[in-house]
Amino acid sequence: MGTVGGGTFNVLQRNAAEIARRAGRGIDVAQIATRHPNPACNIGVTPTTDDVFEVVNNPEIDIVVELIGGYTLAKDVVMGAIANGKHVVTANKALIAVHGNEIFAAASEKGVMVAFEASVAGGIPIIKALREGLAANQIDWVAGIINGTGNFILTEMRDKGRTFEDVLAEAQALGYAEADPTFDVEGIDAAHKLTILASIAFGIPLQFDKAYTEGITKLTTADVNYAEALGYRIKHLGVARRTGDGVELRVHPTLIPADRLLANVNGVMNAVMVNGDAVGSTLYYGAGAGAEPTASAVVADIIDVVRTLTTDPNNRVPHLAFQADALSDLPVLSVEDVETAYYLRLQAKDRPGVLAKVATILSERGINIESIMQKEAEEQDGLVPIILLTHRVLERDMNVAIAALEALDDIAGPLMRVRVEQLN
Ligand SMILES: NC(=O)c1ccc[n+]([C@@H]2O[C@H](COP(=O)([O-])OP(=O)(O)OC[C@H]3O[C@@H](n4cnc5c(N)ncnc54)[C@H](O)[C@@H]3O)[C@@H](O)[C@H]2O)c1
Ligand SMILES: N[C@@H](CCO)C(=O)O
Ligand code: NA
Repeated sequence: MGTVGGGTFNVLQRNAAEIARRAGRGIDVAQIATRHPNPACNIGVTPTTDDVFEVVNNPEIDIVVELIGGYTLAKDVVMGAIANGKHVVTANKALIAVHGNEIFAAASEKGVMVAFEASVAGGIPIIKALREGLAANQIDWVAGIINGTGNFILTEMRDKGRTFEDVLAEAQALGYAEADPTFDVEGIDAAHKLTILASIAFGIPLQFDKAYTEGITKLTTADVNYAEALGYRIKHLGVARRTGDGVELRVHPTLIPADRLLANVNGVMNAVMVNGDAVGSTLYYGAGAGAEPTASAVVADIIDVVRTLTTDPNNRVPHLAFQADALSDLPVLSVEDVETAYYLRLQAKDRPGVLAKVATILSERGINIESIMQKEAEEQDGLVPIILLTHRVLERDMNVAIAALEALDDIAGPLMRVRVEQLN
């Protein structure tokens, strides 16, 4: 009965009649495991317990809805429910991304469903779109803003000049952030979600440990403003792309041309772009976090499960869209094998000839410069910010160039790099 649990209870009550007309029967909340009452809910006479395993073992319950979070207790609840032959609905992307292969195998063995629409992009029905609506396609890439807290922080920094810490505190108060908000700002939550999207898009096992994960904590207001001056916005993006060699799986801040739809997704809103060979580019947009937007996805999953209660388990939509025995071993690529354009920000000492040295280091490594911006020396430290946009280059080659640039006497401190995506 936390943020999402409370929202789920309220939506089930408020829309009970419509839900019953859709599901073909009424859906009752038989029992709630809760440690604290949720002031936003009037649970009336619904039985409660402080022992989650009472719910897991309650013979009257068909569907266990796990909205606790985390990998430990939540895993015991989900595996226990499956072992008892109950269907599971969860919003827990951490659990699915890390233990999903094991959970789905157990569920298939028992002939039960595990539904997890709320785990990715909150209320946006992206899993349904990928798994069912786009089932005809070879998916080429998926790119999305899939952490509401991070997008809220970047938007408020850009629009109102607010500080990172100030906006994060507000996101926590609004119930958007994870129990441990470093999951949001260090990109772990987005990597969990991207792992799930990639498996469904490409038919590969869940491989969270292979995802490249970078958060938004190193970005400065200056970077946000320089990107703006260059005609770009900085967004925290998850990208999963099929190449000739395998699958790119990466989460990082990204410069996107300011006129792209994804560049204009603001606040707690999420958006996922999916490119399929038949359909072309499609875009899914909506609230990525919050009590009722997330509950919308949880309740839709409950309805889906209710509708399939009577169907042959072998004819249900597979958990990862592809049949479990037909997953592919397409490798997840190292981030060093990824090719993108780059935004680089260097702090140069105010001496003549620095720009020429920088350009030489890049050109010696075959890295072409798209544009250069040199600012006035900063008052406090006398350092001159140099901002570069490069053409596309392999990450492994860019790493070598960056090491050479950082070794220059004329360059102070580490260099800032942000990958650039055109998203055409
Ligand atoms: N908040 C969102 O916008 C959002 C969106 C999508 C997915 N999610 C996911 O949904 C899940 C829940 O997130 P939340 O934001 O509602 O968190 P929350 O902290 O508001 O709620 C979790 C609840 O679990 C309860 N709980 C913990 N241990 C328990 C136990 N032993 N018995 C009974 N209750 C127990 C806590 O008291 C709390 O009320 C997480 O997996 C989260 O990642 C959240
Ligand atoms: N903490 C997550 C919740 C939704 O999954 C976010 O901010 O996107
Ligand atoms: Na969703």
